[in-house]
Amino acid sequence: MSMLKTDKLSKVFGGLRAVSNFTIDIQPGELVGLIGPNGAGKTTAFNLLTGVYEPTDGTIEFDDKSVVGLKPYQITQRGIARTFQNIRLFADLSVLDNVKIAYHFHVKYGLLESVFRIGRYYPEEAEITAKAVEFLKIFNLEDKKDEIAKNLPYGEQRRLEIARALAAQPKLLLLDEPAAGMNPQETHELMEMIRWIRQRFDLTILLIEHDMSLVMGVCERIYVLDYGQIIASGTPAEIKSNPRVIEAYLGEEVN
Ligand SMILES: Nc1ncnc2c1ncn2[C@@H]1O[C@H](COP(=O)(O)OP(=O)(O)OP(=O)(O)O)[C@@H](O)[C@H]1O
Repeated sequence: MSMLKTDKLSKVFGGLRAVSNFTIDIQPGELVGLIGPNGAGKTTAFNLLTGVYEPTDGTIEFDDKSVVGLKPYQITQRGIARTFQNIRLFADLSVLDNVKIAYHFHVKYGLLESVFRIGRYYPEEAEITAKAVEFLKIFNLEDKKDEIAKNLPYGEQRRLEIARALAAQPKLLLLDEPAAGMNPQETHELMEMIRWIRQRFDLTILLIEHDMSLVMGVCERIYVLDYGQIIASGTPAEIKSNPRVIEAYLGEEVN
């Protein structure tokens, strides 16, 4: 059974086919990369998978059920969480609150209980705080829990975004350029972290990344997009030696 399956997915903006016949099939537990030159349609593909855009054509099945037409929050509830190329944190909230917010889908107390802070509010709130701190520990952010998110260095904001996505308890995690703006050391640590969270949380991961050392080092399988179309798919070794990929990246380094 596939975790995520698309068939001939397309998105047209005006006259531009940003994504065209995008067909992928990802099995549970896989760690898959989506690469391609600037403007190839990678983020648009993520936006289709997460309900930000409705496809012009094609199907998306997650866990064997269609998610086309669902709102982004409904897709998160089904089990797909993501991070964004341009970090989207609640900039003025604390690091801890940024992670706690992600739990709101799973919280069982009612509105009245939370307004009046009665009944199940306190036990659940304490549990959520404890869980959120656990996520912060994984990402080495525990000491920063009371800092305001926008004051964190860039690399830490990226890690916080992943922590928040994980707190939504997804089955499938979509990472949009997780290493953007990170130095080589941070990128290396991120790679280890991605491997570790996949095991620990039983995740399936699809990631967009320009950093080839990260993609080739961490992904088991890679899809390559160019002008909205998948031009190649395979193992890192197959992708590196694929003539169409080398041509698409002409002038850029694939190693
Ligand atoms: N909302 C939109 N309206 C019109 N055109 C769009 C929209 N979003 C994306 N595009 C266009 O679709 C194409 C694919 O863009 P997209 O951002 O998906 O590429 P990308 O592969 O993620 O690029 P990058 O690596 O630079 O982030 C581009 O030509 C872009 O200008």
